[in-house]
Amino acid sequence: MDEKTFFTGNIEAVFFENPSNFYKVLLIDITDTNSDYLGTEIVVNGIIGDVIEGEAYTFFGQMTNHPKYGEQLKVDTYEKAVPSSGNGLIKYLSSDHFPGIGKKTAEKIVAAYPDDTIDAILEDHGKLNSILSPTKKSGFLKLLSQNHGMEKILSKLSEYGMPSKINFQIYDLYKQDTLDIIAENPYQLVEDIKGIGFKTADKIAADQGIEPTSNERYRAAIMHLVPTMSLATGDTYIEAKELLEYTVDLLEKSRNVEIPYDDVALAIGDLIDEGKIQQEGTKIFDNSLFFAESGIARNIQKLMLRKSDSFSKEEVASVIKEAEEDFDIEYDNLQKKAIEEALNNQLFILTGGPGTGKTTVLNGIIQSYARLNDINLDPTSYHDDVFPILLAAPTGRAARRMNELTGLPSATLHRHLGIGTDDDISTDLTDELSGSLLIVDEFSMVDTWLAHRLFESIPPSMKVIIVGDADQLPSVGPGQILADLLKVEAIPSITLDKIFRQGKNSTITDLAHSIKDGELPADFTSRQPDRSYFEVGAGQVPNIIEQIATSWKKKGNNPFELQILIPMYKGVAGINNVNKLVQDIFNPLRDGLEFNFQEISYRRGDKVLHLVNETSLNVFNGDLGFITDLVTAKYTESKQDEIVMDFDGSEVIYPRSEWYKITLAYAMSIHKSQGSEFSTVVVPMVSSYSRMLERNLLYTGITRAKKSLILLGEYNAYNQAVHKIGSNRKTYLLEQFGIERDSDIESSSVAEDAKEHEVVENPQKVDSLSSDIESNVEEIAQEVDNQPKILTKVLVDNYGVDPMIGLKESDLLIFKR
Ligand SMILES: Nc1ncnc2c1ncn2[C@@H]1O[C@H](COP(=O)(O)OP(=O)(O)OP(=O)(O)O)[C@@H](O)[C@H]1O
Repeated sequence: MDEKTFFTGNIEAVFFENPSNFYKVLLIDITDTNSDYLGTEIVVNGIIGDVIEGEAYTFFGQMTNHPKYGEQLKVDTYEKAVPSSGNGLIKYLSSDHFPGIGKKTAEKIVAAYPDDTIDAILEDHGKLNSILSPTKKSGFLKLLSQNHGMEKILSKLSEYGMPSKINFQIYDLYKQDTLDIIAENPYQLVEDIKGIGFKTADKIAADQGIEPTSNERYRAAIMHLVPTMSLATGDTYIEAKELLEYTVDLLEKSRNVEIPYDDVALAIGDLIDEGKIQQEGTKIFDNSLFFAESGIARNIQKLMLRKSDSFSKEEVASVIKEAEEDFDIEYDNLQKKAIEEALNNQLFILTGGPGTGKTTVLNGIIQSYARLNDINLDPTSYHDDVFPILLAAPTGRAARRMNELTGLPSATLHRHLGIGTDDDISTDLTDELSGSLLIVDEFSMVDTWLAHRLFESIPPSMKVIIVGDADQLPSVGPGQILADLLKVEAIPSITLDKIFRQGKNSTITDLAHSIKDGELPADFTSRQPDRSYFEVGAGQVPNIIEQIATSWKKKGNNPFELQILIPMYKGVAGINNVNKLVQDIFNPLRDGLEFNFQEISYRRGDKVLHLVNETSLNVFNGDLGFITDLVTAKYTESKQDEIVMDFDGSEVIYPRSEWYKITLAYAMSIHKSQGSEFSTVVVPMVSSYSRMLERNLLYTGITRAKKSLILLGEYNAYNQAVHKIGSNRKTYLLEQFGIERDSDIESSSVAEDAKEHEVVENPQKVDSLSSDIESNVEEIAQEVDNQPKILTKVLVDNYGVDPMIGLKESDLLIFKR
């Protein structure tokens, strides 16, 4: 094999570095090389860890010829250049690089390791025991491995073909023990490093000669499958028999061998005995989910044992009356009862479908609570003191809406609990919350981990009110906390069922309630003042949506107020395709600049959706924003292309390495729309969305519409959705409360009597719908015109609208705390 080209020399300059994947471009002042390269400096590039400018390194790799920049070295491996002579080494070891090591000690070290000194120490540091004290030795080894070991370890890791970011994560965790740990048990990586699944570890294990029937291998497959299955199904446990079957299947497919069931069953038993996974009867749990469920039950029971306020009927009646006067409303008996229960219990759940008065009752509870407890509801008068009523929701948009509807400060649960990103949820526990009353809205979106963090953080004196609609989709993460808690009889709850939002121009609420009850109303397909229906096949969905968007734009409407909600990403009628089409209508390429990432082109003015929680930046999963600028790499400090965005006033700048956190938002998934409302919503349903067609999905989609709703697609698909109840998630929360569960898992059923409707797949028919679409959109547009708008400069530039319209004081109040 040819000897690799190497260059030794000091790093003159770092031209480029990408912090996300450690890719670097460096300029080297050459002191030695085995190549016939004639220059005195060379540019090297590749995956390179933390290097220090001005220090000497040796880079190994292949010469390449860059069309613009000429000859460069593409780096495969590199190491810190070490003086090779005894004197040079003594000088190096006693230099500032290793504080505490003097000349004499350095001499002793070099004498103990005369050959390949640095490598020899890193391989076996035993001989240092007689030279250095234990503390000095560990400090010295740490620095030595930081300076020298890392490159060697990383270059070994890179042979396994894992992304370099993961290699650095591995090194970061195990440091100088990395290669030992991997050699001993590569499956350890599955447990320790997020992003390494069983198959990757199994590849390394095969390389290390670990037998396919080894016990470590079985254990790793089990430890990988238990949490992975919960994330995929939303269940908080897996039946032992299923776990056994899935594990054997994974083990056999990954190495193409036959695996004995009994041995895997024994491995499951061992892991249970060691407390690595939990077992209850035939159910097997990931530890974090098991302890979260038991923690939720324990904390709620503790909360309910605490003595609550006990206001007399007369006192309650009098404050309710005052609230009625404040809001110029008359609460009905159930609503009054809800206010009373909320005031007299430590924990209370308020549920109900859209328009049943949840917000109206919530405002009544807040007013009454404040009056009874002598609380000033003006947040500005608290200055540095904590406002005693905490309002929270799982998404930024839902938190903002609470603020608008109550006039009080509100924030996301993540912010209240000090959770930085989603990865933090299942780890550290937070300090207690402060305040005397906590109200959490949109509780159906709260998963088991987040609920655990929440209930763990509630101080003894705090009263808690949970609000939500259990008929909506369950949380993205495992569990169905709201639905389960509603089954715990000891927790007081009231379900509001009378629809108050009614009127001749308002049929969306009625439609939502019929869908919730499992039927499409007789007038489903006929035109209503606030909703329209277009019968078309899947192939025509994009075409109709284009027509709707074009009409919308022609009328001069704000594209931010038309939200398309689709169950799936793929396919002609999927989110990805529709996003591209609508982007070209609302925001065509104007200035020639767009950034491409994973088949999406981002342009200035684009509407974008944030996909994860980033508390420190004040942006959350489900938040909508728009692109204010695109900055090319040559003008940025990160030396990567950057997208600058505005999410409700918070400026967020992401370099290319973080673009996975956003996507276009002209169309978005119904799951991502949970917790948000939009003035006009378009919800297509076609049979190609097949397995997504479920009642709670359709219900969640249409209840996002505040003013108008455009439905299009196949009647049979809507009908199928409305008749199919998604199977309940398997959870163990009720048992943790000591409640025996009925076998209440409802089976899915599609009504046999689905009415046959003609599906339009004929372009002429679609054309004939055009005038209908125009007139429908025009009427809808008038409705929307009456709404407040939050617009900023980009909208002025792109759509010619006034930025100051509709900026309300409440928008400024949000997150003030
Ligand atoms: N007792 C009542 N008398 C008259 N109107 C009422 C009453 N309760 C609620 N409403 C009205 O019904 C409408 C819906 O109420 P509200 O917004 O509180 O319901 P919601 O359950 O929060 O709805 P959504 O979940 O859709 O936001 C409002 O216009 C409200 O003023």
